[in-house]
Order: sequence, then structure tokens, then C-alpha cells
Amino acid sequence: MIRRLFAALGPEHDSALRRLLGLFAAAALLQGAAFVLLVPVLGEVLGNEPERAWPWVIALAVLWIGYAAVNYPAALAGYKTGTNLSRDLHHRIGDKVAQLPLAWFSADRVGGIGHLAAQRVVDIMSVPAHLLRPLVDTCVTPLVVVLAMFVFDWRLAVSMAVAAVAAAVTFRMAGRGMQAADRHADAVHADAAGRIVEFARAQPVLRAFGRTVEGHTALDDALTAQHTAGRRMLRAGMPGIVGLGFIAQASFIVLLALGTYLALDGSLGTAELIALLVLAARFVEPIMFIAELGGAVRVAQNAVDEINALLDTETLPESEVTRQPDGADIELDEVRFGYDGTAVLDGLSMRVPERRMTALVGPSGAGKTTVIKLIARFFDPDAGSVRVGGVDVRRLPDPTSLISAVFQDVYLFDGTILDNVRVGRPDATDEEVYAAARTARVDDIADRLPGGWDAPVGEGGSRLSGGERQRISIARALLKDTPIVLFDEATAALDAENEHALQQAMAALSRDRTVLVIAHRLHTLREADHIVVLDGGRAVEEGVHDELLARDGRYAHYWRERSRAHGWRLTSV
Ligand SMILES: Nc1ncnc2c1ncn2[C@@H]1O[C@H](COP(=O)(O)OP(=O)(O)OP(=O)(O)O)[C@@H](O)[C@H]1O
Repeated sequence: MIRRLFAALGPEHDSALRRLLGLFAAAALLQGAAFVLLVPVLGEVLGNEPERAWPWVIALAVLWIGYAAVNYPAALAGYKTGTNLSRDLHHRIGDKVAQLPLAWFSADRVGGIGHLAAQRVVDIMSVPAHLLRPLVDTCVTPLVVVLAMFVFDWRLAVSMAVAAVAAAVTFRMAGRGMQAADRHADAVHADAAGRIVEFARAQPVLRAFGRTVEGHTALDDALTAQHTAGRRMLRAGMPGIVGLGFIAQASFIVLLALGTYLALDGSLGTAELIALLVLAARFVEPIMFIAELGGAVRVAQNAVDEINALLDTETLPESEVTRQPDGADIELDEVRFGYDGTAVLDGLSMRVPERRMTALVGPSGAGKTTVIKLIARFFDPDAGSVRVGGVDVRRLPDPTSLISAVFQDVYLFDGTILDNVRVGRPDATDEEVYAAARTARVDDIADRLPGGWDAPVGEGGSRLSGGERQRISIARALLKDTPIVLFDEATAALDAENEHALQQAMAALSRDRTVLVIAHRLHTLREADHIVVLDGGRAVEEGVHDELLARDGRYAHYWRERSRAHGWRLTSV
């Protein structure tokens, strides 16, 4: 356990943990030695010349002072190491999460990370802060007592050694059951956490369709499983607690009986017997305690394994040889990509010319969003290559400095409008943030809301409409000022004012940049310099609007459908 903990936490925590182990071992040795000294002290006090106990009493006092002197810094060091570990683990989990490919994130994994950061880090932190100390005590103190007992009486010492071995074997066996139960409980906790995230996220949909009961069922099942797992944990802990309790009581009774027999036999004096029984009580005490400790140790072991598993998760490979791009055009060359083995792009080749607006159209599910995500390197293609400025995105030194993405489902943080625009470039001056926000017509939103620029947007931007959220996202992209912008246009119907503001914001963003837009609006298609029609995982048509209309193919059909739908209006009679 200690070795695994050392390995998991990395060499930077080695010296702190070693020092801690040294301090705890010294405290346990001093404590064990003090217990042993009780034998001569009691022997002399209960003997014929009690004054002969003084030297032993003084030695005992010195040991206790030494123990207190080591114990205090040891306890402090335990807490300090625990809090350092927790801070470090949170940072490492955070860094890892920031590097994981976006394909990795699913509701249960998001819930799992929450559980890992909140509960599992505390489980590990409790090792140096609370567990290591009693663990070292329960190993070292009885060992000192058993060794000392050999000096006083070998028969009692052998009985103690047998009890110690039985306790160690039971501890190991009980710990294994507990570890399995904890693994199961942890998987169930992570699942329940994922279900809660999913349930919260799905509220609008569940309510819109009046399906709150069905929505509860999955969560209820997960919570019931959690409850059952908790009971299984309790059951798994019982054999250890009962078994070790039995060993502790039985060994004390054996020591008592043996001691009495030896006293009656004349091999032991009464004073000696009392003193040795006090020592036996000190030996038995930690055995009772170790059962609870065993469960906590196994839980911490699982926590170490889980955090290791997350930290070992593969991230997208970083190329050692990087190249600066030559320009800002984008090219997809024979790209193949699928989710979980289901092909979406089937040898797609297309070009997005530099400083032009290219519109991507195609039926729902054709893979338009997937194309954007591959360019932004949310994941890598299964085959083929995505190039920016002639360089494969896997070999770009810093793709995020070249590319901004504006998605439909814009996530806003629960802060002010201004804070949310600043996300685009945290070190921007206030003037730069205001300028980007005004260009994206975010000032209209600030004017409308009480609090203006400092108006809170609500969690996820819940106080704003879809179009408004997208304008804030455009402002972020303007502030970031990258040569390439990937844009997934809002599909939702917008009111005339929002539509106009969004068009203006987009026009500002498109100026002098390479823009690839998933176009849903007729206006965007008319304005585009280049149009790519995606279907069946390939580019089936490419060209400009008039040319494609004249060709009367897939695009012309799409355009007519969209125009017809656009022409429909509900009017009052
Ligand atoms: N994370 C994912 N896991 C599994 N399948 C996915 C995932 N994302 C998308 N897909 C599937 O990949 C296909 C292409 O999805 P994509 O979102 O790229 O299409 P799209 O053309 O943008 O669709 P739309 O116009 O409806 O947004 C769809 O069949 C979709 O169900």
C-alpha cells in the first residue's frame, strides 16, 4: 500500500512521506518501549522494595517526554502532507482533464471525475493525515511488546506471536473482501453521480415531454444500487471486525490463563504477572482497532488505483516534430472517421480556402459537426489527414492559437457578460473586451439586462437566449482573434432583431479570416465564397451558390427545400 502510494504520488512527495514514516515509526517505538517499561515499574512497585521503582519511573518519564516530542511534529507533518497531497492530486486531475480528448467525456465519466476529485482524493489524503499513524502504531507497538516479552517469559511471548500472526492473516483476508466491495461501491457511486448529472442536464427535455417519471427511473435504480453497495460494504467489513475482535479477546484470555498457570506453578511472581498482563492488554488493544483500519486502507488503495487509471489515460499524441503553418487554409485529405466503430466520414477530401467564408451543408447526421471537431482536434481521424496551412494538425505547435470555434450549444460560465467574453483572451484589456463585445452586438444584451455588462448570465447562460449566447461566443472568438474560425450556425428560429444582430456579428468575424461555417441560414449560403455539400461521409458537390444552383443537383434541391420552409409563416387570421 505504502509502496503503491509512493509510486502514484510521484518522486516529489517521496521525501515528505519517508520523513513522515520515520516520525511515526519513532513515535511507535517510543510508545512500545514505554509500555515495556511498565513491567519493571509495576514489578518493583508491587514488590518488597517499592523505592527501587524510581529509576524505572524516571526512565519511563523520559520515554513519554520523548514520545510527546516526536508525536506533536509527527501529527502536524501528517496533516501537512495530507493537504499537500490533496492539492497536488487536484491539480494533476485538473491538468489531465484539460488534456483528455473530448471524445472521452460522457455523463458517467463526468460524474466519475466529480466523485474522484471530491471523495477519492479525500480517501488518499486520509492516509498520511489519519491512517498511516495508527497503521504504524498497530504494527510497531505490538512487535516491540512481543520482542520484550521474550526477555520476560518466552511462553507468554510465543502465545503473543501466534496471536499476532493470526491477526495479520485475518487482516489480509478481511481486507481483500473489503477491497472488492469498495471497488463495486465506487463503480456504483460513479454511475449514480453520472445519472445525477444526466438527470439535471435533461430537465428541459424531460419536462417538455412530461417524462419526469421515466427520467427518475434510471436515477432511482442507480441510487438503489448505491444503497445496496453501501450495505455490501458493511457486510464485507464484518468478518474482519468480528474475526479480529475474537482473536484479540481469545489471545488475552489465553495469556491470562497461561499467566495464572505459571503463577500457580511458581514460575511467575504475582507482581510480575500483573505487570505482564498490563503489557498483554497493550498488545491486544491495537488488534481490535486494526480491523477498522484495514477497511480504510483498502479503500485508500482503490482510490490510488483509480486516480492512477485516470492519470494514465491516453491523451491525443503530441508530435515531437512540429511545424509552423504556411497560411491559414484548411484541407481534409481522404479523412475517415467513426464513433465507436460506426463510420461517419468515408474518405472525405475538401478544401477551405484562406480568408474566405466556406459554408458546409448537408443532411442531418452527415458529419458536419464532426468535420469541425476534427479540424479543432477534439479527436484525430482514423485515417487520412487534416491540414492547416499545409501542416497536419497533429504537428501544429499550438492549434488553439490558430483556431476559434463557435458552437451552437455555447457554454457560458455563471459570471457576468463581461467575464464570459473575456474567456476568449483572459489577458485582454477592458477596452479590448468592450470592443469585441460591441462588434458582436453584445452591447444590445448588456443594455437589455439589469446590471448591464455586469449582469449575471446564470449557470450555462440560462438567462440568455440561444442567439444571445452565440453572440457572446462570437465576441470571445473576436477577442481571441485567430486567423481561422469554425462556426456552427444556430438552427433555432431567431426573432428578426436577434437574426440581424447575429448576421452583423458573423460578418465582423468573417472579415479577413478563414471561416468554415455549418450553414443553416439562406443568407449565409448566399454570402459564402465557397460551398461544400456533405453527404454519405463525402463531399458530393463544391462551388459557389449560383453555380451550384445552375447545376441543379443536391445543393439546388437543398436550397429549394430550405427556401420553401423559409417561406412558410404563421399569420393571424
Ligand atoms: N459523440 C458521439 N458518439 C457517437 N456518435 C456520434 C457522436 N457525435 C456524433 N455522432 C454520430 O455521428 C454522426 C454525425 O454527427 P454530426 O453531429 O457530425 O452530424 P451533423 O451533420 O453535424 O448533424 P446535424 O446537422 O444534425 O447537427 C451522426 O450519426 C451522430 O449520431
